[in-house]
Amino acid sequence: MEIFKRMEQHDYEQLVFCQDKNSGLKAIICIHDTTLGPALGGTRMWNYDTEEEAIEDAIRLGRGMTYKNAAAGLNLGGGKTVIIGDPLKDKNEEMFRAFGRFIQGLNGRYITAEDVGTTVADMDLIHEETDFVTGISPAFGSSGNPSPVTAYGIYIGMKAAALEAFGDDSLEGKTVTVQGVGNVAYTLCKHLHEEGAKLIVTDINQEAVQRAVNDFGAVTVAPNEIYSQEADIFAPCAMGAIINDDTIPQLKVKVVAGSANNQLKEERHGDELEARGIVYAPDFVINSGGVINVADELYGYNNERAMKRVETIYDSITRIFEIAKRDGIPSYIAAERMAEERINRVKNSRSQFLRNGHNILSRR
Ligand SMILES: NC(=O)C1=CN([C@@H]2O[C@H](COP(=O)(O)OP(=O)(O)OC[C@H]3O[C@@H](n4cnc5c(N)ncnc54)[C@H](O)[C@@H]3O)[C@@H](O)[C@H]2O)C=CC1
Ligand SMILES: CC(C)CC(=O)C(=O)O
Repeated sequence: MEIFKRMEQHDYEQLVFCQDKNSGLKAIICIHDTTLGPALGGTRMWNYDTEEEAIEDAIRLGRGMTYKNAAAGLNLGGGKTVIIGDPLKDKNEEMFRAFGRFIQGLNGRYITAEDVGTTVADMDLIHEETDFVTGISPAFGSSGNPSPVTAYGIYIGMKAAALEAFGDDSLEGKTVTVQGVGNVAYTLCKHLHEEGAKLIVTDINQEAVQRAVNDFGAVTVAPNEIYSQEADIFAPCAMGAIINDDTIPQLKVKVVAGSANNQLKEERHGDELEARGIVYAPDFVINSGGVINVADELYGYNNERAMKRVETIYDSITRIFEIAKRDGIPSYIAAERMAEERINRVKNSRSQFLRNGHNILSRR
């Protein structure tokens, strides 16, 4: 991979490679854009097959956070970390403390939180070494695990997408296929079950599947069968790039609305959904509940204030469909424009010199 060429493609600011032999830490921090403020984005731990795959994931996820934070109205830039390793076997205390020291070295340019493969306990270890971490234990005055809040945002965003597709935002009686029933999707299934939706779930982890069957009466299918189910809504809640040339022709749903980051393998797959009349709730808008919640910690966490902002996801998704219709563009482009316009407005207004400028971290 020609790294600088790849970074120039979407004007990435910084890639940081962190290595600690003692703990086995191999991490890549991607800081995409800090126009709006310090970069905030979670840390993913995953057993990547190759280093190139890990770099590419960090790069795609970091840029996604720039768009997510901008579209959510947060005063934060975008970044993400990937740690190479198996989260079930390779974690240790020293690893997260070493990682915390690397974050501290960035002096506030990057703030972390949970993502796939990392937990509140891991964030607490990072917190031993740096304040630039969110999603730590509520005992520290923090907001804790962001997943239930992300799930709530997906639920209300899905209702907004249902209104667009079916003319009614009720999910009662709707069949929802759910790919991956992990931290986010378990709570999403709970909301959907409580509203009377029917669930078809899949996961590569049988325990996770069984929990959804026991708790919500979900029907299960094999991982490769999830795309072709007769259903109303598809909720991708596992990994990215699952809307692609292979899967789109299999879809029978009218809505795609889920938590996974980077659902479209390539942008043209968003065009393809549009051409098939499938309503797509852009991932970085519908899944912003978690980051909205952890970002509130930077002001001194207030659950009521954070949840009020999370509730705006319904209106944001509705607005995106309005812009898409008004301008004759697919929803993913409408969402990108919304984020880019905000970043560009702020970029253009930062012309005055200010010694010791004030920013979101000034209180820390
Ligand atoms: N946790 C959060 O607050 C947020 C999560 N997201 C995104 O949502 C997605 C899910 O996140 P979490 O629930 O936190 O992760 P998780 O790791 O708890 O859950 C993911 C689940 O997907 C399953 N899975 C992986 N590959 C699969 C496949 N090919 N087929 C079926 N199942 C598969 C895993 O076994 C796991 O149960 C990720 O893409 C994450 O980046 C986005 C915003 C916030
Ligand atoms: C898990 C969130 C708190 C942040 C993040 O990384 C995301 O929204 O993808």
